[in-house]
Amino acid sequence: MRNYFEHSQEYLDYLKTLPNEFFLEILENCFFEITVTDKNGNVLYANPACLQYHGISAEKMWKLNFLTSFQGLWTPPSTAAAIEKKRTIISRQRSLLPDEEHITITTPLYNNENELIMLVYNTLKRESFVEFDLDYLNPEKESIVETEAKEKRRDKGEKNKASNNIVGRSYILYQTLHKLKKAAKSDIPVLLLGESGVGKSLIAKFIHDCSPRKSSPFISINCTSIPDNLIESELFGYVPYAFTGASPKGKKGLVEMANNGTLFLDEIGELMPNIQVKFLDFLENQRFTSVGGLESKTVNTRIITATNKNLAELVEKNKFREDLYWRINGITQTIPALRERRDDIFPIAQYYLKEYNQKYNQNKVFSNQVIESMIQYDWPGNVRQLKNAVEQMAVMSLGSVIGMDKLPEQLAAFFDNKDHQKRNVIFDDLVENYKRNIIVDYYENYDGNINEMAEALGLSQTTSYRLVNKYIKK
Ligand SMILES: Nc1ncnc2c1ncn2[C@@H]1O[C@H](COP(=O)(O)OP(=O)(O)OP(=O)(O)O)[C@@H](O)[C@H]1O
Repeated sequence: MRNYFEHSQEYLDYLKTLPNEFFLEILENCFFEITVTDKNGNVLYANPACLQYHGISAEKMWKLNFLTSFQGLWTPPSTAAAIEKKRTIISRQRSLLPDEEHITITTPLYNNENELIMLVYNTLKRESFVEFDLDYLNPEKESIVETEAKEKRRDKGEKNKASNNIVGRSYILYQTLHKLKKAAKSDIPVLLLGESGVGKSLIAKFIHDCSPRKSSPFISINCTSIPDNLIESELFGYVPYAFTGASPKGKKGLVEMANNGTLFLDEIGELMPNIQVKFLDFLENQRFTSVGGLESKTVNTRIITATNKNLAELVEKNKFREDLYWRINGITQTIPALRERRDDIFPIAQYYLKEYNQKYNQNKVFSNQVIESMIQYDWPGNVRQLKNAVEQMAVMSLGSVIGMDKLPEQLAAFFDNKDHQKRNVIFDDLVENYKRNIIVDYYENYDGNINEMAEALGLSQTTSYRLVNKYIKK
């Protein structure tokens, strides 16, 4: 290896006398993230700081490839640039999804024959640096992803915060938002599907914010939150004195309030049949008549709907109109459950911890075990449950580190149960092995004579035949 730092021979000789464990201890205890890849980008080493920094354990990081694994999520990419430039690259990297930046220092290392052997990466939080080495990227070569990230930065500070509140770093979330961003440019109705708490409402707002309608209203209504007898007047408004108790001034409906903007109907599967008819009529013509009114009004409203029900099934059971179903699902997008995009769990948890730290005027951090547990848990209530869990932990923990003893009940029960199952599995396996060994031993000792073997073991012949079939003649 080269003597980059021109150390004296004496010092180099001294370093060589130190045991491997000494260097490993330093790396493993380093506060900053240190990763090493081979010349093809395959990760050879990742220190434990990776988990705290990215929410990716060293074990997982170890299986990644820095040239391909992040698929443009962290931008600009530094590995290819360091290989090409044959020098250390200091880059300010930004994740496309969370509002997060870090500094990556990528150093290619060569052997005495000048062949690239590995790359060493240090990752630091942005604040520690004032100057950035970004000029290595030729502007013509900018990827779409990078251009979008730039657009996003430009949008910052404006009303449209685009994806700024949508936290995550999974590729699946990135793909979903990328597709919806394109859909946002049109007026085609969007139907968002997915379990409760996955972020459908947040994403509906994202679509609006990315659309040309972003400076007009985004009106959101949950179809289950309004009593059946009021939903029509809420949606389409009413004329003065339309019904007993109605205001003498009449009332504008949400459809009209969202004129030139977007109307988001959550839990669309719950819409009553008579309203479904009227809503379909509105979608077909962009016209409607207020309750008690005679004249129809025209509006220009973009519709986004969402449900956690299986709408196709509701159609089959005649609980949802088929014609309305086809009208609202111009573009259908399923938002994946949190357990299907585990890479999002840690950034979301960090995001909310920061928020609750500010709210409660504290500065707590998660312990590594809590991070691991959150990543392993299945989150049936998705992001909503995660957010609540983080608040609970932020409030209930005493010191500055949130430890396992403060895991919310459902999580603690899940892991207890898992441990219990694991213990059972181990015990059952041991018993099975023990039985197998006995049967194999006796079978061999009695030269395969099952009747004699049964007698020696005090078993019936039927049982002996069954056990021989199970353990020997599978
Ligand atoms: N990617 C995300 N980043 C940050 N917060 C999120 C994310 N996804 C969801 N949330 C938060 O989680 C909570 C639940 O999200 P949301 O209400 O959008 O879910 P939903 O799918 O519409 O749920 P439901 O079907 O029950 O209406 C909200 O507080 C939202 O801000």
